Amino acid sequence: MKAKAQKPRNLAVVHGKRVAVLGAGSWGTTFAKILADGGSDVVVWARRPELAREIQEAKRNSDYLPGVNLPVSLRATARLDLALAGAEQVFVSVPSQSLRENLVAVQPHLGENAIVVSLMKGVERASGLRMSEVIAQVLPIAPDDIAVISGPNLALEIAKQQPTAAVVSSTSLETAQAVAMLATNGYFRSFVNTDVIGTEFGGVLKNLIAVAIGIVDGVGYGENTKASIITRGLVEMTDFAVAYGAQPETLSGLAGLGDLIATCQSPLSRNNTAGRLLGQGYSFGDVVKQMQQTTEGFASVGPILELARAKGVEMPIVEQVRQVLDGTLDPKDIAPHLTTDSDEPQGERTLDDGQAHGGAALWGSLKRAFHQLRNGGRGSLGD
Ligand SMILES: NC(=O)C1=CN([C@@H]2O[C@H](COP(=O)(O)OP(=O)(O)OC[C@H]3O[C@@H](n4cnc5c(N)ncnc54)[C@H](OP(=O)(O)O)[C@@H]3O)[C@@H](O)[C@H]2O)C=CC1
Ligand SMILES: O=C(CO)COP(=O)(O)O
Repeated sequence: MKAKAQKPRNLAVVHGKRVAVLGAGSWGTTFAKILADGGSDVVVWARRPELAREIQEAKRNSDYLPGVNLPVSLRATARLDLALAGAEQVFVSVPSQSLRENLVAVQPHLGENAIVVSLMKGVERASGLRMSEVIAQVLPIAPDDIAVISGPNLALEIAKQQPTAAVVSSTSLETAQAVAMLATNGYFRSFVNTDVIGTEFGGVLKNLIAVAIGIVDGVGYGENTKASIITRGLVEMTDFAVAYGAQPETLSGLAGLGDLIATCQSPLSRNNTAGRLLGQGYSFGDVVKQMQQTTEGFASVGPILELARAKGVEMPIVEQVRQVLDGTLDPKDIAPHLTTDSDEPQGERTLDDGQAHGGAALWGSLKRAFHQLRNGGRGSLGD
């Protein structure tokens, strides 16, 4: 029988909403493209005028996305006031440690009803706060007007329009849906939830596990070691996030497991790459000098371990990453210490043994996915 021709699936709707993207690095620029390809009227803010000019005039960002043609409709400026004028949604993609100072500059130009969306995957070193918490502290906006986006989103792949998905999260489902409507096009699908804590911590924590994977890769260990670290890493991520109020199923979704897989597998990941250099014997200082782009995991290790201690959560893998960064653990010793310091044999705690509360949720997600498949993939944003 002849296969039925598939209709091209293009979710892009031309709605022309005016939005701003702050930060013109690899993710800010890629996200601006996602939004423009979804039909929004996008202005990117780049702090360097020459980069703003290149994006505006040549529709290129050769520093961060070599070889990628940006949408003709995309505009760019080095003036924050112009980028923010009339913007209904403001997407922020600067390094996490610079968010606070940037928000102070944003505040006088922010529209009254604007939604602010964090695209970042770090915590503030000095305070241990998540990016949405820093936004809530600095800007005079209601928590319901803040959203975060996270998922398996390696910028360069998406800039080449390779299909992927992400989660948009806000304490207000309506806000998450409003953002997801704009952040959806023919190659990028946004799902929604209201678990801001889980969505945000998923993105932060997978970076730390990706550094660990890079380290063992650099040492020369193989797939067993990496699979052990990824699996144990997901348990650490879930324990930590749940202790801070996350829903465990968020960690088994796109913003947790999905992003963990993408980041741990890909040489495009900066955290993974930085870890690999450490595993090859470079010192932390040398690696920092070599990395030309933001490596969020490095700044998050300290605050995450402090937060873990405050809730009595064990994070042996993240602890060992810190020791390698400090130079107190030989990278080749990172693998054998996958559980605890105890000499006693430990029972394996997995996500379905009820202790991390993730099993039922994972089973629920699988059932929902199966149901969706049986129904021809029908479903709405957020199902
Ligand atoms: N790249 C990716 O695949 C993804 C990244 N993310 C997250 O996005 C966030 C941004 O990362 P990404 O775009 O990759 O980083 P990049 O290193 O690619 O770009 C950083 C951007 O921030 C700018 N910048 C640096 N310091 C400051 C500062 N003090 N004030 C204002 N702007 C500054 C840089 O400007 P300049 O060029 O002038 O230095 C550049 O535009 C991170 O939290 C990351 O975890 C999330 C998903 C995917
Ligand atoms: O968050 C990312 C992919 O989802 C990008 O990871 P890196 O910051 O390690 O490059």
